Amino acid sequence: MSDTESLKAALAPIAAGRATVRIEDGKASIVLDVTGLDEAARAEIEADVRRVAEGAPGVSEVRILLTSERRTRRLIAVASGKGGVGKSTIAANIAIALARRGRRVGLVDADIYGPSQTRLLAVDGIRPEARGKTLIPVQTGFGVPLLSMGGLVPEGQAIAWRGSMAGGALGQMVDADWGDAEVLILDLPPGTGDLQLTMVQKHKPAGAIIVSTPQDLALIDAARAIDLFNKVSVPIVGVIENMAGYACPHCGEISDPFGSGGAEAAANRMGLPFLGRVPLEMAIREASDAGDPPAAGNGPQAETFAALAARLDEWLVANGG
Ligand SMILES: Nc1ncnc2c1ncn2[C@@H]1O[C@H](COP(=O)(O)OP(=O)(O)OP(=O)(O)O)[C@@H](O)[C@H]1O
Repeated sequence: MSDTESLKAALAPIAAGRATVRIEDGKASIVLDVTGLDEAARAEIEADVRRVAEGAPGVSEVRILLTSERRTRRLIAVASGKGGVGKSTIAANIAIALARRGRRVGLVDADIYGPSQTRLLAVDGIRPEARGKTLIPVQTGFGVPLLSMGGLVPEGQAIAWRGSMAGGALGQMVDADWGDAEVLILDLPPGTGDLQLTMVQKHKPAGAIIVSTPQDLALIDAARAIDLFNKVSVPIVGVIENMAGYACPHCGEISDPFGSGGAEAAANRMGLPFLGRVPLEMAIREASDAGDPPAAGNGPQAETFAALAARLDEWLVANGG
């Protein structure tokens, strides 16, 4: 076996399919494909390869070149025309349900007015670490790493974070070390003001999901949110109707204190896809408050979010894979 062949064989257990090896005059040149690995994993595989190569027969010098295919990571914005319609709840649960389908998903909480994702995903109080200027998302127990304004801004000061500061923080979160995440779900601040417009213009999501309750007022606001995305040519993935019908915790019967179907009718009128509805359910609020997202469980709520994630997945496939 040549020196090159024996080095290849020695590297196989740690870098199979990733390393291209050449040895000339005792110099080993190794090209290492680190596509899909985060920075820590890249450093680890490089160190392992170097250690093995330096101990290989016929090798006096080792050069390693890291390469990686550029990944296109898509942002999906979750927006609402006004606050309190359940946008953050939907964003968290759809991210988890999408990850359960095998997609690699990250979650960015850009809601400076009420960052709630750290509570929803049970990582309250855990601040993200940084490597130089690069933030490292916080791992959650639900397969979805998270970066939140809530983790960056001391509690109570969020409201002072307006305009450019919030814009800068969002840029840092979007450009963080997301490893192999292919989709980032972006929980936008509620409303349709300059802040939202600037965020959307700057980061140009691949698509937007609009969350609305069935009430008329919320629907008018939802139409404004749709306008905002139209203005910057961001396609609407679809509309989700939240708090549609009240599911009785005792008998499961669904009644419609605020009406139901309004968002679907409005989506149809505007020629937009309707992704589905989530009932107003005590179990959703209780589980969310407890940091136990319903999409991660096995109950009927998990099925509701799985169906929404399936629609989003179809859209992702139809729009680039
Ligand atoms: N389908 C639902 N059934 C029951 N409670 C819900 C449902 N959706 C959301 N909630 C509850 O409503 C409240 C508001 O939800 P959430 O924080 O997700 O709204 P939001 O639109 O993101 O609000 P904000 O404007 O503060 O960002 C929370 O207490 C949440 O648990």
